[in-house]
Amino acid sequence: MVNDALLKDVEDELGRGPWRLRFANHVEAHFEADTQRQRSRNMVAAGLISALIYSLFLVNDFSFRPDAFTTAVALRAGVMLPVGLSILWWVYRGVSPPVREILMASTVICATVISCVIFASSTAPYSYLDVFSFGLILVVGNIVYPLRFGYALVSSALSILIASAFVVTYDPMPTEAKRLAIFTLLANAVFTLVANYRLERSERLSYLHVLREKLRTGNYLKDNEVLSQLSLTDPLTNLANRRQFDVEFATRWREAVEKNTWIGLMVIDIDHFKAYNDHYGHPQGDDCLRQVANAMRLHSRSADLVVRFGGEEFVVLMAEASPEAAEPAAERIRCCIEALQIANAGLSSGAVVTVSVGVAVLPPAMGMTADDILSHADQALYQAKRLGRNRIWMTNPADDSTEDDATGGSDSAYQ
Ligand SMILES: Nc1nc2c(ncn2[C@@H]2O[C@H](COP(=O)(O)OP(=O)(O)OP(=O)(O)O)[C@@H](O)[C@H]2O)c(=O)[nH]1
Repeated sequence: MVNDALLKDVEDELGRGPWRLRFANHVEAHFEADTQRQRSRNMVAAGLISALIYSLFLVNDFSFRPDAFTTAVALRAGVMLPVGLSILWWVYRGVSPPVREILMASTVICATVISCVIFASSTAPYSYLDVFSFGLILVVGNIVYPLRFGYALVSSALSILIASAFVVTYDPMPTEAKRLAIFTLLANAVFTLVANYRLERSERLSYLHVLREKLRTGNYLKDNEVLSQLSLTDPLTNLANRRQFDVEFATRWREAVEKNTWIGLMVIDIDHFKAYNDHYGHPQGDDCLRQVANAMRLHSRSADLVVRFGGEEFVVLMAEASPEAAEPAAERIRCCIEALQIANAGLSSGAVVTVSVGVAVLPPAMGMTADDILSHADQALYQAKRLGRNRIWMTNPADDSTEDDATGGSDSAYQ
């Protein structure tokens, strides 16, 4: 449901005008949440490289304006570096998206101010040439970081204003050079802002496409899961159906062979259900099946698989079931159905719905096939029916002296 709403929002965003950057709030929040961590890391890496190069400009300062070298060292290494590194550390630790952009944009403005102060504090003949390198600061902010477009626009505009103010008031610089420097800076800002806009637009578009595919795939997988769950469930009782039994039985049989543990199977059949159906009608018969199924589910171990095998026949597949454990489990099921006290007036007045249970347990390692245990449980059920119903009959195929184990099937003990 949530994903469906998001998918619709994403498709709406993809249908909007190609010039738009910011998404609607819901999608924008997802975009930031999904990209924030990586974006902060990328910006910090770009910031570290830029800080290194900015500091290396000291070589330049030393070579052509030694009169301002001390100021340059103090400002580049004593101010810009610690301020810049502190901001990068802050961003790396994690801040909200607007704070991240403001902090990173402030490094652009700070670098511009410091570069301006250094060049203006020198009277060396070529100091003003440095102004032509200021465009690199905009390249860092708009392309190397790159800032989000709005922040790039503001930081570029402020940087140009600051640099222009220094250039215009710097007397040693010829007017022609001043004009050219400001024009170069403006052109640089325009080019890098166009590139910045394109970068952000394509990042956002790619994000939308990837998110849409993820959401579609997620829905597809969810639908498949629901379908496969439906194909394994009996719709009337919500118990496992025969198909699920076949899959689960094969797995548990293999596990039992590997671990050399016992496996147990109960086949449970409602007694005189035809009489019930004929008397009360099919819909009430369905209701009775649901009550019986529910009681069996409640009185089975969570590790056991309760299955509606078909009609009024059920199966309980017991993992690691020794004869000692299977007998009381089967008796518990028989008792709980009788305890429901569902009248079966179709049989006789005062009669209630009961079940007969055939139980087979064996260690799979003894060389039988998986189908053998099923047919042994069926034979045990037949025996329970033959002996009067509402009872359990237990067979232990491992005991080859007798086909059926009379201990488990004695009428008096298990009726
Ligand atoms: N209401 C309902 N009845 C079902 C369903 N599936 C099977 N039955 C009925 O279950 C009854 C099974 O009857 P029989 O196989 O003769 O067995 P029985 O009457 O229970 O007798 P015993 O098993 O020998 O005790 C039939 O009347 C079927 O119509 C079902 O999904 N819903």
